[in-house]
Amino acid sequence: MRFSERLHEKVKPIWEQKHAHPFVRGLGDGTLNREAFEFYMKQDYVYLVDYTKMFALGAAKARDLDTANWFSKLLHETLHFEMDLHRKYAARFGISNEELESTIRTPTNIAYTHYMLHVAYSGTIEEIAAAVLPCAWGYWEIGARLAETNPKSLEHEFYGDWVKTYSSKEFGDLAQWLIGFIDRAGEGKPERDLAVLEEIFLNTSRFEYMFWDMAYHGHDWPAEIKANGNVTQVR
Ligand SMILES: Cc1ncc(CN)c(N)n1
Repeated sequence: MRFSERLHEKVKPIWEQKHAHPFVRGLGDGTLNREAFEFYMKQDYVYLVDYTKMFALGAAKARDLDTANWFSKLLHETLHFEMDLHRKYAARFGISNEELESTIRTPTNIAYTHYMLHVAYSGTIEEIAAAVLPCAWGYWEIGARLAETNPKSLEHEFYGDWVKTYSSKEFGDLAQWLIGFIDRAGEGKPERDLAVLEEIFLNTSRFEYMFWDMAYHGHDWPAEIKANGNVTQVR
């Protein structure tokens, strides 16, 4: 069994719950509340700002030039292809790029990105790949499944662009490269190293579910403390 198959088996119950989540279903059948989508899109934009750093750190920690090249490609495509989708949706909502970038991260968003970045700063290139794989592969699986089970979702006047982006060949090719990378990384590794990668993959899979759930329910800081002390992003 390839290592990616083992990982996929491990998280299948969590990933199936993502497919069944009302946010994801609503994206597919067009019933998703626009306010929930706007909240998600803003949070996701600042999530992606941190996510791009995973690839920058991956490129820095790569052990060969081909891997560095792929991680820099992942960085570039996230900044330009994926985040363009968010900028276009923001424009439709009348939100400027500056406003989008200054979105205050929710507790779930901070927990997720800080966990990933901790793995990236302290870990190996294989650990970075294990952390980002549920993001890249999971979104591709969602996009592809929506497009396959409900082809009309691709044509939806509002959510169609989202489904098109995440079911696209461009997005799928990047996810597939990461799957191949983790397969090669798993070859010949002792069980204790594989278990570490598996735990990271499991944790970010759980965070992926929580992100959908946060967006659907609008989970944020309590209003009475969010209103005070806003500062420009301090990193
Ligand atoms: C929370 C989250 N996870 C993954 C992806 C896909 N890059 C995303 N846009 N947002």
